[in-house]
Amino acid sequence: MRTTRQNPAPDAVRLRSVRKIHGTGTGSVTALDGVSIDFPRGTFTAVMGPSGSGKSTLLQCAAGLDRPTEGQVTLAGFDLGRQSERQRTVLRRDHIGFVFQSFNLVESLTAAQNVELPSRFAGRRVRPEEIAAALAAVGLTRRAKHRPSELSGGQQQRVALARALVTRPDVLFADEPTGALDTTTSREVLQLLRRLVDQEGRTTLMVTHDPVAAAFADAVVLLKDGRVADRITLDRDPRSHGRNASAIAAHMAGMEA
Ligand SMILES: Nc1ncnc2c1ncn2[C@@H]1O[C@H](COP(=O)(O)OP(=O)(O)OP(=O)(O)O)[C@@H](O)[C@H]1O
Repeated sequence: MRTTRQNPAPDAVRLRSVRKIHGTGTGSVTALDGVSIDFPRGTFTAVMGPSGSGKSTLLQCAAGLDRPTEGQVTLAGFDLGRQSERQRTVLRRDHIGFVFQSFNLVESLTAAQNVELPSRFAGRRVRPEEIAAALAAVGLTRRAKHRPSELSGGQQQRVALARALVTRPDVLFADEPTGALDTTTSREVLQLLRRLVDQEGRTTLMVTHDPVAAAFADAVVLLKDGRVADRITLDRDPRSHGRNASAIAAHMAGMEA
């Protein structure tokens, strides 16, 4: 099945007046309350905010994994509200990659088989050289035949990243990708995400609680009570990393005060 792009926009992801209400009646929760925001192609954006501010909901709606209650989401030029369920499935398969805090690897399969699995399920053939290229991009060529139990946490997350990237998606969504990793391993994964943006132009949206992780991005979007409270553009000079992290931490502290 093919889907038609309505709008070859410069933004990889665009949200307009997006509201998301979880549940109904007295138990309902407004997770997103009129969010309008653009994520330009080839940029790395960190989404931050206090617990419950709507970060994961934003990512889920932006990736077409959840439907907003109101408003418009455009992903890679497709207006998601105009897509049938089947078209959205194809769009997710062909245009997005997702990594989570938990690596979600199948223990009985090798790294290469884990990279191949979702495409196989989705009925999309990936060639062995594409799998090899995805593993090479995350520095795991020599671990292709290893099973998850034979890999470190950082290596397992890199397999998950290779799995998300094997289809060369327009947008990579990462929800707390370093949440289960130690400081050194986190840094390796974040440097890898940064390199994928710089060298391959991979648009990346990452939810994180960690100002040091967010400092790897080009911009930080701060959510509060389901609204965009602030957007900070970061100086990409590597010498500014520590200063960026401190500035982000100060913004977060200000929001939570
Ligand atoms: N499926 C759901 N049903 C009901 N309420 C939900 C659901 N998912 C999220 N919520 C609520 O929506 C609000 C936003 O949740 P969300 O998970 O997007 O926040 P978050 O900023 O990612 O939080 P955290 O940092 O704690 O992971 C919260 O109040 C949450 O309890």
